[in-house]
Amino acid sequence: MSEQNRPRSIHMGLGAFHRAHQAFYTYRAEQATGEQTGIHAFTGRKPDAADTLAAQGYGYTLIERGADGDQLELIDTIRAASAGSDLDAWAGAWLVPDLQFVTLTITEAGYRITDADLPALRAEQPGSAMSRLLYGLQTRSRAGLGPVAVISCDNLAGNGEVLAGRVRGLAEQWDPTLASWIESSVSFPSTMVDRITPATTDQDRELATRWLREQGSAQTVDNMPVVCEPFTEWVIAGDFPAGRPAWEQVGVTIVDDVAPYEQRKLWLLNAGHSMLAYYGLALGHETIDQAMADPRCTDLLEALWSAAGEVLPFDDAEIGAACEALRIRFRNPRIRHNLIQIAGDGSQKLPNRTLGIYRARRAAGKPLDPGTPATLAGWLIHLGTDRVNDQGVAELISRFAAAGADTARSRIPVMLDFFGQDLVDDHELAKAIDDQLHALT
Ligand SMILES: NC(=O)c1ccc[n+]([C@@H]2O[C@H](COP(=O)([O-])OP(=O)(O)OC[C@H]3O[C@@H](n4cnc5c(N)ncnc54)[C@H](O)[C@@H]3O)[C@@H](O)[C@H]2O)c1
Ligand SMILES: O=P(O)(O)OC[C@@H](O)[C@@H](O)[C@H](O)[C@H](O)CO
Repeated sequence: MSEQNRPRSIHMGLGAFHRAHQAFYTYRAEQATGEQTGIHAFTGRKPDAADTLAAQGYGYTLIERGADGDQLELIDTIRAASAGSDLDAWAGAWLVPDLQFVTLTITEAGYRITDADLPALRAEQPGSAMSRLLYGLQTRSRAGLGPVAVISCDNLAGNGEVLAGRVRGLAEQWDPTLASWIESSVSFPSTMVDRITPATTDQDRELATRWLREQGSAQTVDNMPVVCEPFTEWVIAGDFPAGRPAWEQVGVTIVDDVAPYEQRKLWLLNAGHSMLAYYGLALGHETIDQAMADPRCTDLLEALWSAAGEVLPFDDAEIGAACEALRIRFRNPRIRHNLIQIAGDGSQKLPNRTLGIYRARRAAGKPLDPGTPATLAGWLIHLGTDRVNDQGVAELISRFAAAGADTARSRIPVMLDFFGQDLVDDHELAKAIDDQLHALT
């Protein structure tokens, strides 16, 4: 690749969502303005996605799956892909002089900092997402290159502030010179990101490959298409000291404060998803649309939404419109969104979602909402299965063992203590979880 065509953005976490969302918007902006941005995408943990995408020349098909049919489109804005562990490629991407921004979709768990991070940075062998990010920033700072924006696109409350806090904290411990460069040269915009993007299946790969061949495309195989719903939203607040694509021309909303949008999405969509995932799995369902056909799930979902609506900073009409859109989105029978995918990393997600609603209601003196005990009961049942995929749950599991708590019901007080003293003190909540477990098991 010539010096001129080197991607002016980096992405960490080459999963499905990045390809359906940020890469899609950047592609649209390139089409709208003719200005080339390009993305150098890095995998988070395994090299596979980079190898697969490189083998097919980086293009991939976006399959927009509506209730009535599919719209397919070849997206070509990713121009390089590398394994996250490839530190030479990583450093090289940060040395592009006109680099504008770095996006992240590394899941909630990717933001954790452990005792291993500082020694790894001192040895210049970063392994975690946060330490790699610091290493990249250090590379750019030492080269005397210009400022950059680093944008979290994960479903975290206050994702920009959380990311800034982690990066600044680690930089101060590692290298104060880097910390002051970050202070002057790096911005951390906050975002609300929304587009339901389930995991890709073999049928999707076959569909995309068939479609490419029918189109007479130069690319004849697609092992990395991505499926998503037609609905998409991106709300951003913050500075871009090195510029950015003209995203506002292609549907992105730029605001001063993203917090209300983010809270609305986390509490209506994501808390709803978590409830449907844990409660739905406990009832034997496998996908969101199956759970949406079960009144035991939808009654709880409606109760959760009205409880959240009472503590969200939007009027009834706006809450009503968001919930109506979600009813339609969740019922899309052609999006097979597996509950088990959504059930991952509950230890990291529940505090901002379900417990965010719960705490806001308690602080406002409002009664316990039925969604909280239902979600927590479903989660306890899930933790007793062999389907748990949670990068932050080890501590809770060892607390269960230390307490000799080996049934879902005996684990209630240990779980409440894990999430905070305010939950331990709430006897009504413990009883409601126990009642739910009684009903579910
Ligand atoms: N899929 C969606 O519908 C959707 C919608 C909105 C936001 N998101 C956000 O995007 C994230 C990723 O979703 P996806 O659909 O791409 O999932 P995915 O499973 O396709 O990809 C997950 C990505 O995160 C990386 N990752 C996981 N744990 C990591 C860690 N500890 N350190 C570094 N990287 C790590 C993986 O390597 C992979 O690249 C979600 O967790 C969420 O925060 C997803
Ligand atoms: O990956 P998570 O846990 O952040 O959330 C799982 C789903 O709720 C989520 O991926 C939604 O599909 C998404 O947030 C829609 O925009």
